[in-house]
Amino acid sequence: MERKTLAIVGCGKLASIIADALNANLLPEYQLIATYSRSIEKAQNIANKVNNESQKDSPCKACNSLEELLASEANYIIEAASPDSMRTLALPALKNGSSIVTLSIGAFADEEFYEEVKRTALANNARVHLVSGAIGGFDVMRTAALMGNCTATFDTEKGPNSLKRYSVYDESLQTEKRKVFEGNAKEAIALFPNSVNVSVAASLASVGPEKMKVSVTSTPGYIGDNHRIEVKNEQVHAVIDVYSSTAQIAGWSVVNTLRNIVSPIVF
Ligand SMILES: NC(=O)C1=CN([C@@H]2O[C@H](COP(=O)(O)OP(=O)(O)OC[C@H]3O[C@@H](n4cnc5c(N)ncnc54)[C@H](O)[C@@H]3O)[C@@H](O)[C@H]2O)C=CC1
Ligand SMILES: O=C([O-])CC(=O)C(=O)O
Repeated sequence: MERKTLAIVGCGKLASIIADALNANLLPEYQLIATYSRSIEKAQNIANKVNNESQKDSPCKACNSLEELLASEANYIIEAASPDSMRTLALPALKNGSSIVTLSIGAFADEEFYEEVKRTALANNARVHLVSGAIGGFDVMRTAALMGNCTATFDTEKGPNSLKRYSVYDESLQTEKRKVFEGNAKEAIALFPNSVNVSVAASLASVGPEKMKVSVTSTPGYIGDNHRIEVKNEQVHAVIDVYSSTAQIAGWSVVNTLRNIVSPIVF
């Protein structure tokens, strides 16, 4: 069997789940050929994971630059880095004919960029797969939106420590429950660039980034994330409520998407 080739950009916690899945033979139709991250050590770590186990005979290369990774012309590039990195790699990857499986869907809050990505993918016979990540239910969101007159809200609850790197943080959040953000999905991803990709993903599946009403609530001592999405039209009221104690579900959703891509039965 000719295996499909994979490359990973962003070699952190979620990339590691994908390498483990390759080693566990959950992705037998794929071979990892290239990795790239801000530091070569991290790219090497992920390459070593598979080179020491499932890919002893077909080693993966740790790349020193994004250009080197793109030159590998992998069938699928998995983006597990950041919305900024997705912005940098999407168009050149698609022009090379590589499809993309992305976690940093927040990059698509920029409508112009989203449209350019769509055009480029079509022109190069490539596709962009938005993974369900830490949420799910894209099917019901898209269906309810198709029916017309749809509204949607996205409410997230997090612990204060996960907000420490953002401007909304202050020490009082350690003892006081507070709504730290209310706005639309475009504003949310601008404020929390690595933490609310899911709100942009849900908005693209329903009402769009400007119409998706988003709130972020900080709760003292809260472990993990709870994302509650409500989509309504005249006939439908759908609630998708996903709690996860870690972000690992997002890495597993990439594995699930890759399995779907090659499956005779597609969910
Ligand atoms: N859609 C979803 O449900 C979720 C999406 N995410 C996205 O996935 C990304 C990765 O998550 P984790 O693995 O937990 O983060 P992580 O911080 O463990 O790993 C990210 C790695 O990518 C590298 N990186 C960042 N920007 C880069 C760039 N421009 N070029 C090359 N390498 C770069 C970092 O140095 C780091 O090694 C997050 O930043 C976020 O954007 C994360 C969780 C859920
Ligand atoms: O892990 C989560 O709950 C969501 C997240 O970081 C993101 O959407 O970027």
